[in-house]
Amino acid sequence: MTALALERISAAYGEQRVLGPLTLHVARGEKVALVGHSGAGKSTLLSLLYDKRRRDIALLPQDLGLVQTLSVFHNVYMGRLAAHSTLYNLANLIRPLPKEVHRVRQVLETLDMVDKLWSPAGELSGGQRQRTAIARALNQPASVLLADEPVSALDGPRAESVMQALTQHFETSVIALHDVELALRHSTRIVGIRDGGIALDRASERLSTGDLRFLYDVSAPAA
Ligand SMILES: Nc1ncnc2c1ncn2[C@@H]1O[C@H](COP(=O)(O)OP(=O)(O)OP(=O)(O)O)[C@@H](O)[C@H]1O
Repeated sequence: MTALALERISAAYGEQRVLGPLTLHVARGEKVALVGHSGAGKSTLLSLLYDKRRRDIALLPQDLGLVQTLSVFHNVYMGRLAAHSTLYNLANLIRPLPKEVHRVRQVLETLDMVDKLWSPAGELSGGQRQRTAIARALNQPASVLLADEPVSALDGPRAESVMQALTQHFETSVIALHDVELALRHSTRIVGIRDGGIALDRASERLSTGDLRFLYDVSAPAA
């Protein structure tokens, strides 16, 4: 069954077309890694996927979208805003309910962030801010994850464990990654973007890092 679908979609900024027309279908259960050089159009493709179907999606954007003046608790809680009434959300903003604090604390435990529960997001390191946004996504009641470079600020072992947690937690995922080895290890399918289109679309188990090199060498002919 298809979880995400784009049919002959294009994207432009002003007069300049940066993507498409391209077609992409993602089946339920697939773990897709989007790869390609900087500026190839990975973030734009994620935006197109998000705009097409906003429900049941956890979005983890490259700029994280945290509210700097609010605590880690409040930022992570925001992942579930849509699941509650405005009154319930307001009450939690003013005086967090123990049940919600417990839930957020549990998510933060897996990311080794419990000690920052009440710290304002603006006072965190880059890696801690990224883990807060990851926790917010994990706290969201969604089966699909769209993520843009979700582990770029994390060290090697933590990047591995977070990638594992994200791909296990969400039934379906499309994750843009610069690190091709990480992409190959944590995906079932690689979609490579080049020259505004899909230049490669293959099962990860049938690829090695060498097969992806042409995506980054803009002087080389497309495969
Ligand atoms: N707001 C914008 N206005 C104008 N051009 C933009 C805008 N956002 C992106 N672009 C252009 O669109 C193209 C694709 O950008 P996009 O951010 O999707 O690439 P990317 O593959 O995600 O890059 P990166 O890996 O560096 O994040 C680039 O040429 C970029 O300059």
